[in-house]
Amino acid sequence: MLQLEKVESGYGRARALHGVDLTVAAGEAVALIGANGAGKSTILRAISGLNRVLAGSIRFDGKEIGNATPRQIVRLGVAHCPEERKIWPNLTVLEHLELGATIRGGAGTQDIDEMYKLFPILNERRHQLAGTLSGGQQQMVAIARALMSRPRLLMLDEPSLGLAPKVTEEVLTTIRRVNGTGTAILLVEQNASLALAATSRAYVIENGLMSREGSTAELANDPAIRSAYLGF
Ligand SMILES: Nc1ncnc2c1ncn2[C@@H]1O[C@H](COP(=O)(O)OP(=O)(O)OP(=O)(O)O)[C@@H](O)[C@H]1O
Repeated sequence: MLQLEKVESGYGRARALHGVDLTVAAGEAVALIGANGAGKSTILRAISGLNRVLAGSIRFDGKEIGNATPRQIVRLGVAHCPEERKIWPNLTVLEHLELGATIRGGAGTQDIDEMYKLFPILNERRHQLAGTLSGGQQQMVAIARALMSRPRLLMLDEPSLGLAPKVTEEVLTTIRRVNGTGTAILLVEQNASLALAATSRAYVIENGLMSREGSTAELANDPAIRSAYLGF
């Protein structure tokens, strides 16, 4: 469904990606792990049209989307949940869900109900201002808002950032549940254990280039990956 070939991208004159290859099949859950500054966020930003693609190609359903606008890319079915969650503190949970659906002309009651089924806590808190929610609940709002555009691919950038271990477990369950509904996942994480537990295939990126790719079981058992990214 998603195919990156030899993608180069960066910031101004500085290249952060030096020819990246990556694929995600329909319904698949794929992780992208790597050290700080390796280029993980830049890959997601290039896919969603926020960073220019300087060379190579990005195809979604066979259609070239490199340098399409972010709006066009969301419309095709790719949603991006950014690193800092970008929650609006003075809007309610329900308002976040409604705004997430504006790209496809607005949400029906059924869409909202489906989201509440997936995230029961958001139903309980639907009229609460998002700024008053816990970090984990805010992360769920960010994921639910992204899902309201009805993506076939959901890209998540560091969803566990700043969350306590118990809450991180909840995020893991949430990702699995979303993937269980058939939505493909591309998950960027510093927390490699979480990333490998939530997905079935993973890439390792180093200095803007893929250094490894394989099933998460294979990578989690590899001594070099364990010592570099899993800490044991
Ligand atoms: N806005 C920016 N302007 C200039 N350079 C940037 C910018 N954002 C990132 N970079 C550089 O691009 C490279 C890749 O950064 P990127 O954010 O993609 O890495 P990352 O793997 O997501 O790391 P992190 O976990 O720290 O977010 C780094 O060298 C970084 O310093």
